Amino acid sequence: MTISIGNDHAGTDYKQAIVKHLEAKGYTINNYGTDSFDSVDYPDYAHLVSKDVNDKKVEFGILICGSANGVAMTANKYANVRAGLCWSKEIVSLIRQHNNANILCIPARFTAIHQAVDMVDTFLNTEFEGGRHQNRVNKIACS
Ligand SMILES: O=C(CO)[C@H](O)[C@H](O)[C@H](O)COP(=O)(O)O
Repeated sequence: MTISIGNDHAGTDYKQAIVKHLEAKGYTINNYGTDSFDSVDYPDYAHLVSKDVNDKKVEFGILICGSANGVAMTANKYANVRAGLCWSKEIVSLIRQHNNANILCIPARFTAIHQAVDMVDTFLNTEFEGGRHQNRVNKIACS
């Protein structure tokens, strides 16, 4: 499976740890994020990941910035994207089970790297429950 990932300067080390972890598990990574700690603008990276998910080039994306709000706001502009901002594995389970989220947004300045890696595993290994949640997901889109 291929995963698209993007980050700003606040998430560089988090992204690198996640990429290393996922590549060791056999995932292919589209790494659109910066690999520097020099200041950059998070939308430039969030758009690249969101376009891949929106165009169904990949099933899942991961975005990382300081609070994860900026990348989540950018990603959720796309009609086929459901991006969830998460700070625990429990919340990650819920964005998959209930919201069928396809982009995980991680706040690097409010989580530890090992927590971020655990959240990624939960995100990629939790199924959407469908049923009553499908009806609600269908109502998210604006016409
Ligand atoms: O914009 C953000 C969330 O809305 C991200 O957290 C950025 O990483 C953050 O704003 C970057 O801040 P900095 O002071 O420019 O490092």
